[in-house]
Amino acid sequence: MTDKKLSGAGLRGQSAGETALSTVGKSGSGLTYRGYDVKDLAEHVSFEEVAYLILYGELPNVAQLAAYRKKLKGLRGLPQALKEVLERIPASSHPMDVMRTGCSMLGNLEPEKDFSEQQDVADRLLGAFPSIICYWYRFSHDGVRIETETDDEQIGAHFLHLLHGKKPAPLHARVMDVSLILYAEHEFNASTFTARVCASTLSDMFSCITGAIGSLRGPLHGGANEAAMELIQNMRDEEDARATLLGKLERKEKIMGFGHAIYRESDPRNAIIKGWSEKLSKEVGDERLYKVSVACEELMWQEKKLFCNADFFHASAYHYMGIPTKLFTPIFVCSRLTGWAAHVMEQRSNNRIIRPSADYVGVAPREVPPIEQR
Ligand SMILES: CC(=O)SCCNC(=O)CCNC(=O)[C@H](O)C(C)(C)COP(=O)(O)OP(=O)(O)OC[C@H]1O[C@@H](n2cnc3c(N)ncnc32)[C@H](O)[C@@H]1OP(=O)(O)O
Ligand SMILES: O=C([O-])CC(=O)C(=O)O
Repeated sequence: MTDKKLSGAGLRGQSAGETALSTVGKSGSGLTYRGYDVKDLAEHVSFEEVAYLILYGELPNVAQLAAYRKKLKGLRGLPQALKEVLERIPASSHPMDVMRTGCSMLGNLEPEKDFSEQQDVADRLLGAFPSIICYWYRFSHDGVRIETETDDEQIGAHFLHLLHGKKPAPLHARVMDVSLILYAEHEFNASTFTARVCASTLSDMFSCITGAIGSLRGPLHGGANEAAMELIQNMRDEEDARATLLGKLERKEKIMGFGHAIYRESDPRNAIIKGWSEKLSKEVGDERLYKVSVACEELMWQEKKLFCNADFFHASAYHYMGIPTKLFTPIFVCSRLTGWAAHVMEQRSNNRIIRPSADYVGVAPREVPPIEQR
């Protein structure tokens, strides 16, 4: 058995730079974007307002919001060459790989020529990401070439419209909007840090975002919402949920959607999405997934003092809206793009290449032996 070094491992607890974008886990308020509590934002504003806040520094006024929505709506179309690439990606691909390729391909077709274009590139990606994932999904799974430009004002509703081929119910549009707000920004998490490391070499925005997508894909980070769905989908009832989790804990398996690198007692995003999941369960008239999720939450706290992170109740909420499980993490991408891009801009504004040191634990210096003596 190896002794796993926890103290200092994963850079935990060490400051790796400064940010004015968000605070995570500070006492008093669990999560703020540019000083605003995420709970207030999720209750009172739309995702486009949050995106504007994160990318441009302040909440927009009425005229600025109208102009911003108009701009984003005008950026939903995809170039023909990108559609052709998406059509060649098999249905069996993981949608996060599609996002990564789609982002990278767009960077070939519409490169960021210099940093003065950075805000426009971020807005272009905000407009294009739902189109990229839904164009591929609908082509590869349903054999249709969808029109990616809808007249929906909001990105969440637009995503559901593209996916299901019809305008979403108001409740679903609202939940998607809240979900995008909750996922928008989270300080120096793994994917954002990836984007900042890439930005620190003075690379282009598309490379930074493509790298971040790769980091978000893993089940220890954004991929946990899909893994949580796989966990709960076969749980018959609360008793089955408890028995399943006890077995997993006994076998020392990780339970996806629980725990956090920074929060110690709760993730403030959980209560919000949990509330919406409950509303959706009642609307759909099928409370099983919601109830087994609550049973998991209670058992994990009782047994391990582990709480649900943002991903756990997103699983049931997305499922209730008819979203296929493999599209869960790409939705996270459509939102977190705002945080990633703002961090890239912040890194660029006060840059030094990110290049930490390592403690060497390998063999002592030695002579290169001739090949016949090896
Ligand atoms: C939006 C997001 O990205 S939120 C995070 C999404 N990820 C997940 O839900 C995956 C499941 N959770 C985890 O793997 C972890 O809690 C992480 C990756 C989120 C944080 O990791 P760390 O900072 O190393 O966690 P922390 O120091 O609090 O916990 C250490 C120990 O607690 C236990 N632990 C933490 N989370 C869990 C869990 N979900 N299930 C079971 N045990 C856990 C483990 O014993 C872990 O030790 P190990 O790394 O040797 O297995
Ligand atoms: O902060 C983290 O480590 C992970 C997380 O919750 C997020 O990125 O939203």
